[in-house]
Amino acid sequence: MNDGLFEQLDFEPNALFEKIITGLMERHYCQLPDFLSPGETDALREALLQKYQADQFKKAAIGNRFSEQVQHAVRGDFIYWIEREAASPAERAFLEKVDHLVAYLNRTCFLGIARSEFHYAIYPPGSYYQRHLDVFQNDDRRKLSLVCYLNEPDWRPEDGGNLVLYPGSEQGGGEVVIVPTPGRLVIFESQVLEHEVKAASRERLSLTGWLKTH
Ligand SMILES: O=C(O)CCC(=O)C(=O)O
Ligand SMILES: [Fe+2]
Repeated sequence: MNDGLFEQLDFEPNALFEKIITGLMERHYCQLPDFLSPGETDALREALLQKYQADQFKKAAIGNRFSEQVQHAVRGDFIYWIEREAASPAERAFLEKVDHLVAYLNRTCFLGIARSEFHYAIYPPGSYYQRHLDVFQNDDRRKLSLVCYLNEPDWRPEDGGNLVLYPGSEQGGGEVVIVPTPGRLVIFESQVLEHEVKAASRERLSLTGWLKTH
């Protein structure tokens, strides 16, 4: 038996991942309200706050992580890049969950994802990120954007901080408004879907990353 055939026979369908793929194919995005369990969300929130309180976050910039420009009028968040080698148990578990998704996407959709990068983000009250695409000039490696919200369990729609997606006209246009409730995952095509983070009345916490081709 050749290896390719063996892989096909070995293949276990995964309902959650299939839902993500269907969403991406039909609308360029998908959201799952309970991607992280309350326990996973709490552990990641604690890790985020520990780094924040230890002053390890920095003002987010425009551009990629090696060519940055801080522009307060465009985005007001603070970020901390997660290093795989230094990841805590909660962070490792999260990265492994994403690795499974990536392996599944590569096997079913031939996306050719080879790398990922993740940062925590804190948006202080009143800060926002203007409408944008997650791509940089001369750098098209980002294929999928992935956001998990780590907000406190009592987050309410009135607190604001919505993510607004702007599907193109071939997807019916309009706006898709997503409330950043804890544990929710949003995944979308980085080069296709414009989006915006609205201001919140309280600290807005997230873990954001990109799946890249190289
Ligand atoms: O936090 C979100 O909802 C989206 C963040 C975002 O658009 C970004 O970091 O590029
Ligand atoms: Fe973005």
